[in-house]
Amino acid sequence: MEGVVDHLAFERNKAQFDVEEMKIVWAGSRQALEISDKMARLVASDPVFKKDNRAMLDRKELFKNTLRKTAYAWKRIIELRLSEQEAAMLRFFVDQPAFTDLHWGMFVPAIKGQGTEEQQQKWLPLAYKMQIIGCYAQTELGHGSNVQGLETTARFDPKTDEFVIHSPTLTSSKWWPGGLGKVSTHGIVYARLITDGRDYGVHGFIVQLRSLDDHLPLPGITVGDIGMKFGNGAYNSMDNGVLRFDHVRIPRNQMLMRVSQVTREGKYVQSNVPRQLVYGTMVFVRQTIVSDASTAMSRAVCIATRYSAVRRQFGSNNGGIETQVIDYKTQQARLFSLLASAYAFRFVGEWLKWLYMDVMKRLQANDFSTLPEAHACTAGLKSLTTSATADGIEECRKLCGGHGYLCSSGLPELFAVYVPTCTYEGDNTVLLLQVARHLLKTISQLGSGKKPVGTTSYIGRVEQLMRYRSNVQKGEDWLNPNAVLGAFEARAAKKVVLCAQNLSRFTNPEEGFQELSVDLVEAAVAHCQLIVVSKFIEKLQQDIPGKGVKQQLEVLCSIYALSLLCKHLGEFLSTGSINPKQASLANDQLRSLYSQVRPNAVALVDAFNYTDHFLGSVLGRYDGDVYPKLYEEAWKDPLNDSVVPDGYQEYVRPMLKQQLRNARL
Ligand SMILES: Cc1cc2nc3c(=O)[nH]c(=O)nc-3n(C[C@H](O)[C@H](O)[C@H](O)COP(=O)(O)OP(=O)(O)OC[C@H]3O[C@@H](n4cnc5c(N)ncnc54)[C@H](O)[C@@H]3O)c2cc1C
Repeated sequence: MEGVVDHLAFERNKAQFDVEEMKIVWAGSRQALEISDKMARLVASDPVFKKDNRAMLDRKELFKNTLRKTAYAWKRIIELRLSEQEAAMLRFFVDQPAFTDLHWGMFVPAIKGQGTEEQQQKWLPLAYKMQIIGCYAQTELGHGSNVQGLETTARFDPKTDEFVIHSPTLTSSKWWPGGLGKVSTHGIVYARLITDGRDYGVHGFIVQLRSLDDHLPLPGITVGDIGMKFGNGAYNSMDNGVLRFDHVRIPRNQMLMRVSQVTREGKYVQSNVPRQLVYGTMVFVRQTIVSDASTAMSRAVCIATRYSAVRRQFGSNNGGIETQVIDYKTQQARLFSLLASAYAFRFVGEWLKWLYMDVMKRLQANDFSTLPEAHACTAGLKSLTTSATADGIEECRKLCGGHGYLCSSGLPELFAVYVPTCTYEGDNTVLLLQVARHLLKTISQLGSGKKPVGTTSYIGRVEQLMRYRSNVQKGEDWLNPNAVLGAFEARAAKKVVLCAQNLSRFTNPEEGFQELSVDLVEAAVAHCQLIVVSKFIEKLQQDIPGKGVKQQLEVLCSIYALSLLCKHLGEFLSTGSINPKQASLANDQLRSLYSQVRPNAVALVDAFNYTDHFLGSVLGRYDGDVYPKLYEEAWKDPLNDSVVPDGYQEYVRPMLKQQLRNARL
């Protein structure tokens, strides 16, 4: 790959598996690997996509640079006649948040999911050709998580056959939508539908916001950017916006009418298409978020692993070579559990892609039986994987010591750009509470004979799980997938049952739910961790070719499960799923697994196949040539443009030269 001298060659030579085959497993297929490899190289080799000075640009420069990159990416997509999949990969490797993320990721799917055939035919070709640019305007200044609390109104006027969109209060201002601030010409705007003298709750409308000729806001529309966000560079390339409407009129047929309609006379009618259809879009969006979590986690882990193999501290008494920090057990415990998480999230993301297809197939066949479970499952996995990834990136920064704090490590920007994922598309705590509600409902319906489906099916065996005692007797027993699954299922089931029992003591169930919400969140986490563990195990039941590939994945799977078990030991013990002796055996086994990963660590992160451009990190360079490059980077800082800084004459020199007579110092 890049570089001439490979300082990590001795690490790569230790690998006990076929890295090229592992690259295919990571990418999902040989074809997916070929496409991603081609697109990553295309972006990396093009100077327009350079990003190494991004954290130094001021907001206006950064934003213009983003517009330039998106326009150029679009030009290349057309010139090279890229397929939809290739185009998405190219945008992904450009690696700069932009309005196009919302256009392709939210605006287009919302029209596809919620628009009628006619609406799709009208709007999608325009969106596909980027003759209009769209955003997703739901959140307001006063309400985000509580969508039913939104205040923007869409009042039907039967005289003109139009909706009048209005922001009645300051708190009804749309606030946060990406791409809205400066670029979008259109938005899917969520507003309370009022017709026939009644409020029918929140619905989506396609609203034109800016002129297609001069980009000025249309009459009655106030729109702008909401200001700087966390970190340098990072998400500041995105124009998150504020939007207010003053009685803006749109034609009636711009309400998204797949699920419900307003007639010419102003009557509100539900179509025969079930409301659950919108779940399909949500499953799709959250599935991409889970895949992105594995990408962000793997990126941070790749940087921290390579650097941990380069960095040496202590261990030499006589001036000889020092110990690589990756050889310290504490470093391994922190790093390898994250490496295992990256792979675990990859496979659960892959499974979610399948789930989405399954959901869509069932929807077409009018089978809605698995929808609530699929919805809860994607909500929970979104929450679990994004929280773990945000924490994981920060852990990787610490694993890189002081140098991890430099922007040139790539980690501060990765963290800053990643953390809002825990908030958008559903606040992670709010989502876990939704999962908990679903689990409680599943338990309560057992009595009536309703069989739990999909990822909740283990709850159907609740009586057996309540009596579960792990039969692990020696450390290696923990390598048996059934031992792991048994412990995770018992812990999750017992936590949910305990919550249900405690809840039944309250006369008002809603009050009980609020009171017990901390326990409910824990139960939901236990359930979601079980899903990730079980999908990793399922993956390993497939045929996975390549020398040593499956063995490495088995080690990582055990590390993922056992490190979670050790982290949440209190829950496994207090639910009686395992005993203290078994806990101690898990801990011993984990140590031995870390030793097994150690020689393969660098090769396991090479399998992500990231270019140095994409990683954007001096510490994570493929060739491990860290120190000369760190040194070089420092001199590029604008502060080093002059030897004596601006401001010296005004502020520093007078201080140095003053003769103090009256000071009390
Ligand atoms: C970078 C970024 C991009 C965004 N992009 C878009 C976009 O394109 N379009 C769009 O419409 N929106 C967007 N948003 C908004 C985002 O979707 C909301 O911020 C998100 O849904 C969270 O809602 P909130 O801000 O109201 O948080 P709140 O709900 O106000 O959360 C505050 C705290 O209250 C807690 N909380 C809230 N309700 C409960 C409850 N019932 N029980 C227990 N705890 C609770 C939360 O856990 C959290 O700790 C974006 C936000 C960010 C940060």
